[in-house]
Amino acid sequence: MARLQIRNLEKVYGNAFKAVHGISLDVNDGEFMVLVGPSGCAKSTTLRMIAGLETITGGEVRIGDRMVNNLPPGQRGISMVFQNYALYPHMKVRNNLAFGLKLKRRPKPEIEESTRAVAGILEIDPLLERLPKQLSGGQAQRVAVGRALIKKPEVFLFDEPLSNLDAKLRASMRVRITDLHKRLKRDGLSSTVVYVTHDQTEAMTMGDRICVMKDGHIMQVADPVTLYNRPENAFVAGFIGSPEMNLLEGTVVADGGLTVALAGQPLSFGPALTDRLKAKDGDAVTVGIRPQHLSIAAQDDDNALEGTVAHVEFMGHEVYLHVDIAGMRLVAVVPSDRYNPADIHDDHIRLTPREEAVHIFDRQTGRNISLPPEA
Ligand SMILES: Nc1ncnc2c1ncn2[C@@H]1O[C@H](COP(=O)(O)OP(=O)(O)OP(=O)(O)O)[C@@H](O)[C@H]1O
Repeated sequence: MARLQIRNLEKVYGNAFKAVHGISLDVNDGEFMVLVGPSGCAKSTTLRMIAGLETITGGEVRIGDRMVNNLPPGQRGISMVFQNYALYPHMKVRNNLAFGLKLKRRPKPEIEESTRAVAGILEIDPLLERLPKQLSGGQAQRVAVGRALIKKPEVFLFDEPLSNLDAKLRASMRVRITDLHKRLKRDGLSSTVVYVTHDQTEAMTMGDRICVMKDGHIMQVADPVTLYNRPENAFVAGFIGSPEMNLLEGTVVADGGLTVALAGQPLSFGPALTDRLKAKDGDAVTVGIRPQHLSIAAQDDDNALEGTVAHVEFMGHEVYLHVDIAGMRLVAVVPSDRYNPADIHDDHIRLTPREEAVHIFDRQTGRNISLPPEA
């Protein structure tokens, strides 16, 4: 078990391209930390610098109480699970699992016992005599995890380990890996994890905490509930949550209360928003409303956004309404049992946001200027 500390970490590729801009991050002993962000945000580069597979241009990586910048991967106390599993194709599963311990010249009985234990934990005992090409994607993934686990690393590194699996298998592997993490932690075994993914669902469902990255910078580090409810900027707000948060351009009109002009339509807010908003008359803002926080307005509610329904997606227990409002497209998620197509006349719809859940961002900096003080 070990804590991982990253201090002012930088990566410059070639002579000029700065991929990682001096990031700092602490991963606590036993914590499951997810690095998430869109393609190219440098999450793999960061992970590979931790692993020792990429040179560090500046800053420090510490594992436990050791600075590991100049140590080769094999001496850092890490194990890595790769996207393509990287199993040795000519070796049976048993030997793939045991390989790391054989390299370390561990005694044969210890290798056999560890192989049996790891195969048991991952339920791959019946596969031990097979070659990798005789495994399904999910089975191969479990062998890859087993191969990392058997080395009893101080820190596990995962690089998009589920991206080659279909959606159903991905969902079950998410649960398997988080269960395994909890079990190892409960048994006092190594369980500090850094897990890279571009998939916000994976991040939200697996991470104790999540580090959201963009263009080689950290945008926010927080637990899933905080990230969802208190995004510090428009990027995090738009990246976390499904369907994506609606981000609409508006202008503040301070008229005693607060009105935000959205594409020419005034939407008024009361104290549930104004009490926490730091903005003044004329400020250019981005209004963030999650699709789940929009509902079809009551007939007598005149504080609503009016638009036309461009597209309806029936998802089972929910309906996604894609609505055009004066050139802006937004999505509203309505529970199926509260959706009646007869309420929509000539594709015309009126939507009202849940005020307590609306976020306002400074349009220039993207900063959330509507966060209430922390409790
Ligand atoms: N060997 C390299 N030489 C030059 N530039 C590189 C190299 N490897 C990565 N980059 C650049 O560094 C940036 C970060 O890449 P990286 O692969 O870390 O991103 P990522 O967030 O992991 O993306 P993805 O999800 O697509 O794997 C990108 O702009 C990429 O083009």
